[in-house]
Amino acid sequence: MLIQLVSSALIWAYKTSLIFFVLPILLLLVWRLWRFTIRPWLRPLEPKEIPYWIPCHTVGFLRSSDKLIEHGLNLTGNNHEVFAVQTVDRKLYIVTDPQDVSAVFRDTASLGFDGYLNELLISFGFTKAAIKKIWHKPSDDDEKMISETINPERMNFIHLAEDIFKRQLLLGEKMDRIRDDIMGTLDQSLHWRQLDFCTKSYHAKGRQISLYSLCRFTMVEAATRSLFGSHLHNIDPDVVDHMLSFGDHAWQVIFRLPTFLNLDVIAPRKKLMDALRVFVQLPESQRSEQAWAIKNVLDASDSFDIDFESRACVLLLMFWAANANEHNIAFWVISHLLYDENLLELVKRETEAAWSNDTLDINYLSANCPHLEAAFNEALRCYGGAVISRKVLQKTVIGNKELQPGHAIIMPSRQLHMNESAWGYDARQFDHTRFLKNRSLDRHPAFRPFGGGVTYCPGRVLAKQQVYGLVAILFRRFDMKLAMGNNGIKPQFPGLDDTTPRLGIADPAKGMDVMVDMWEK
Ligand code: HEM
Repeated sequence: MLIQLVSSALIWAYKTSLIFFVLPILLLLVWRLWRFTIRPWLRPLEPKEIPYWIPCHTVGFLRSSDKLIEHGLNLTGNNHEVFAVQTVDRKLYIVTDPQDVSAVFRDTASLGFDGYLNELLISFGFTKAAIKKIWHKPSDDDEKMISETINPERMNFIHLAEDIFKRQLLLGEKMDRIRDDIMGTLDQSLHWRQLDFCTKSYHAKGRQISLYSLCRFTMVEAATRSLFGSHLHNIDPDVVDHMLSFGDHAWQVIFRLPTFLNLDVIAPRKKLMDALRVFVQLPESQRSEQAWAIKNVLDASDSFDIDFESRACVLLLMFWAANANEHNIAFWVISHLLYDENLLELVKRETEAAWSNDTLDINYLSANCPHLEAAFNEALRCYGGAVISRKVLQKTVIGNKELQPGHAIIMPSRQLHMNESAWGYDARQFDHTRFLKNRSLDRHPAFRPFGGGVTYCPGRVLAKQQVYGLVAILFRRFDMKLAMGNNGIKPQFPGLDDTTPRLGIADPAKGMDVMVDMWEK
């Protein structure tokens, strides 16, 4: 009896394990063999997919997009053909070949940006009602929306807002005004007695400062005042800190992480939105210091009847775009100057020549500092981590791969900038002389720190001037030297942070900074 019971239990267990364990594993193996070996062989035009067991790479992408993309490059023999990554709801086609990237920027018929922009706006908090209104193409009946002063070209609201921001940043009077405001604020912030916020210790007549803190605060403070004058500071005196904290965690908004995860971005976003909500409702007479672009976007919002919540969202996007990258690129450029004394001396000589009677000639500075320019470009190459996106609207071929509609394209500038066939065996090393030896390298298709095509960064000239201005003022007013470690040895150069997805210029690795000994001249 007992033997019978035991043997039928064993038979039951055997059958159950067959059904619940062995069979599913077999099916999974067959599926994987089909999906990642047989199918790619039968369909050579389809971009190869990075294999997976659980059907999505979302977590891997968020944890380290660099590692996942490097894995894809290895899988395709590092030939830089387009390959694919599966996320929860779509495929991402990863494009890393310089010629393919240029082809993506050119193909505006099959590859669009609006779909991505729409998702971004929803993530930023646009209301449903406003989402409908912003894509509405005005007709003859929409008199208010097509007024000669605001929208003679009859664009929809969102394209109009983009166009306004671009016009603000075109070379000319409007750009000069915003640039001069930035320089004015930098000039005021960078005084000896005002540097306590980044000071770590004081020593004989000098102090030791955190370069990272110095760049973060001064750059964001300057850009904030150039867009909003003193208005946002009057509404919330800590607005710069909120923007810095928002920028640190903005990837959580971009990648649409669910809010129940108690995200770090929630508090700074709320504080910024609270301030911007007050700002957009101020009568125009109380917004007299705002930049031309801010005034015009708010005027356009009136014409399109956009609600206040969504107006605050547009301004948050503009505010963030103007602040997302400058402090980090300034940090990397100045760090390299401090670590390379010869380069520092050359740059000091160049920037000194742009001063006359204590006034900085920013146009001279931008055009006559080859070593600073080379260091700036090389820093953009080494630390640029923008991930530029497009949506496939209709079937198209990029390289020799066929891309299907509905999926997304990702062009990671990090892999483009580290491409050894374009940059040589030492692609991973910082060497500013490559831009000195070849002056046209900044137009190379493998150099895309500011993106390209329809979304080519309109703030690139301003960004360069802002960084050069900071460097020129700092080295004019202060003697600055890299602080040595306790043992008198040069500290290790900071690495890149790879713990969060990168959206633009990389942060230094957590806990790494550059300490600087500083004296007033
Ligand atoms: C070193 C500094 C900067 C870097 C590396 C940078 C990088 C970029 C990149 C890669 C894009 C393309 C994004 C895409 O296609 O998805 C972009 C777009 C943009 N950038 Fe910048 N940017 C910088 C500074 C600025 C500044 C100072 C401003 C404004 C004051 C600005 C405003 C914009 C705007 C408005 C766009 C969107 C353009 C559009 O959608 O048509 N950027 N930037």
